[in-house]
Amino acid sequence: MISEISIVPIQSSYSLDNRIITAAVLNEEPLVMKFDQVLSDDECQALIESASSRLTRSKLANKEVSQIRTSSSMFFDANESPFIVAIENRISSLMHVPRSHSEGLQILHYEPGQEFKPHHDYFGPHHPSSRNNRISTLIMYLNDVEEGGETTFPRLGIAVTPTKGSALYFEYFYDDPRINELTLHSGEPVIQGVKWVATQWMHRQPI
Ligand SMILES: O=C(O)CCC(=O)C(=O)O
Ligand SMILES: [Fe+2]
Repeated sequence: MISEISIVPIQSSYSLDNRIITAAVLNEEPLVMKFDQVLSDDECQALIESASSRLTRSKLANKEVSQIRTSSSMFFDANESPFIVAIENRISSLMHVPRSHSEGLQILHYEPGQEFKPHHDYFGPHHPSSRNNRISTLIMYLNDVEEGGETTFPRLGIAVTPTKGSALYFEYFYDDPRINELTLHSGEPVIQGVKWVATQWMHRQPI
């Protein structure tokens, strides 16, 4: 039974930006969805190319380097270029949250053996950032991974295989904290090939 209202209205497809994005519900509460054709092949390539020279070792949200997260990453500045703005506008429409509530788009790069261990994307109640906490995540896959690199939700029994241009969406803005806790997720170790993702996090209020 669904008892709380989701941020994104559940539909089988969304028409925006002159494209049809098809959708599948992987879990209803918390809402977890897979979207296809969010980014074109050219957009995936351009994101990878513009991020490549700016990657540094990923940190946790508390700015620490840790074995929890072994990838490298970078953030685009909001409004950095018309190309980034166009993508951010599309994502904002899809996520049903204004662009002013978003962090800069983050690019993550994983080599074989690198991973992002189980974590929540929101901050705990005592963290200063919880005053304007994150409420939803869109992970866009920028390439096909030869082997490994799935995004998994151990508490929901979900494993998503990265495919170029598709995206994984989930939200954690429920009144009942037990529902939010079910969004624990990880980026499994890449076994063969590399993995590139772009992550957009939305906050409850403007940043
Ligand atoms: O790389 C993945 O599959 C997960 C990424 C992730 O959890 C994040 O960026 O918060
Ligand atoms: Fe995450």
